[in-house]
Amino acid sequence: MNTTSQPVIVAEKLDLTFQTNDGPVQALRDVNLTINKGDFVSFIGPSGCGKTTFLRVVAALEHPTGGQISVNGMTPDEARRARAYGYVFQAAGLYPWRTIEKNIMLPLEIMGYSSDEQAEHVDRVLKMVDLEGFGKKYPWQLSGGMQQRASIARALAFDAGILLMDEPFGALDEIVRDHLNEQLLALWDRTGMTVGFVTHSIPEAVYLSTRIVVMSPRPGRITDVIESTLPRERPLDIRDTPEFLEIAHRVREGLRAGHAYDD
Ligand SMILES: Nc1ncnc2c1ncn2[C@@H]1O[C@H](COP(=O)(O)OP(=O)(O)OP(=O)(O)O)[C@@H](O)[C@H]1O
Repeated sequence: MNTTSQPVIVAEKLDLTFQTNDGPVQALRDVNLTINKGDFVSFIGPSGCGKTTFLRVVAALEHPTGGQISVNGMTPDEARRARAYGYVFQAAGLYPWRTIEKNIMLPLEIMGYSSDEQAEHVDRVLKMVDLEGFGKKYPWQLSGGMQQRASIARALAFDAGILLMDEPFGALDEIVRDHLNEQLLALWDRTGMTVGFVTHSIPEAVYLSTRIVVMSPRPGRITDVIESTLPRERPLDIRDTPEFLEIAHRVREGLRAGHAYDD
């Protein structure tokens, strides 16, 4: 195990209740979680269990109604200003009227990077996601998987150490998804980034993660945190090994237990 763990995201007794017309909705209750530098943490659970809300709290897009959260030792708002993380949404969200490189440049333009710096960053991140040579294309000229890689490149463009990904591959077919999972893992391994990843897929969570956070709804809470025993090097066929299936089984049990608890 990592003996020099450095906490990057620390949530303590985190609560978030939305006030809605139908009354309060407790999206997160008593969430305690520490994500260390270099961790790949997946959040899995049924619809409405607060996975997206948790990522949005980390990204200062929502504010907790109770408890504490820090990101790189700062409040989420400070971390946002310090550009501590990139965020990848479920849909690639690329502007259709901008080329891929212009899409990637957008946050850099806003942050006042010089054109040389912008070009340098774009070249580097396009290489990282295997899209060299596609910078001048428009999003519609790329496949769904390539578009999602371009949106990952955009999230990586300003060298944030944390990547928050909300079901980035949910809309893609299985073969493309497998390929992107492999590429993402290689990227994580090369860069030492810290990743928070929301998914509905048990195999995806087990394949990618160093830790899997199982959540259950009404109110959204953590029901299990599973440390992966898989090696860092993970060919796709690791998914057929007994060790992999064992972890997947535990995730499934955790999801089931969370449901039973609610009924
Ligand atoms: N802005 C909001 N206002 C009111 N309720 C909200 C808001 N955002 C989320 N919720 C509610 O909070 C709960 C958690 O939602 P959240 O989107 O985090 O779940 P999720 O686990 O990501 O679900 P999914 O897998 O469907 O994306 C749900 O009951 C949702 O309806």
